[in-house]
Amino acid sequence: MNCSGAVNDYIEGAKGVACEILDLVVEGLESETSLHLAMLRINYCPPSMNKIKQSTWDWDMDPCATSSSKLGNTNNAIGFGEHSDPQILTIMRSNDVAGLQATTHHGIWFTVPPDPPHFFIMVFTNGRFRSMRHRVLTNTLKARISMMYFGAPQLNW
Ligand SMILES: O=C(O)CCC(=O)C(=O)O
Ligand SMILES: [Fe+2]
Repeated sequence: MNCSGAVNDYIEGAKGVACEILDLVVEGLESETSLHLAMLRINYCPPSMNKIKQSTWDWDMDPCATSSSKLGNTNNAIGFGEHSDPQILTIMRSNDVAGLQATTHHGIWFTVPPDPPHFFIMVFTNGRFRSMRHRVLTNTLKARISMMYFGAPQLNW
């Protein structure tokens, strides 16, 4: 299969998952909408030799960081700054390089361990579920590659 065929297959699969999740969300909110817009983005976060620590993350104190995910995650440079995704739903898949962190509503950061065969899904709806802030710290040895499928409902929802 060529690259565009593989990407299209991936988009179709992600769309199916996104529609099922969105159906469950709107059922819970007693509202109605469907997936209207979607975007696939591939992020490449190159290894960084930046010596300036841009965050004070202590990988040794991180209960979610495995020994392999700590490898090379020492400089704490920011690869992708803190933000919330604007769409309602994100389906993420990455290679095995750690770096993604999310914060609880109390401002406590935690690492999302990289798990290549699995997907990490974030669902947001204004007000009812609060959108999760997240960021990516760079690795000094390896590039982090992630594939993000963003799904949005109709704008007037
Ligand atoms: O690379 C990641 O794991 C996260 C990237 C991200 O948050 C985004 O593309 O919105
Ligand atoms: Fe994001």
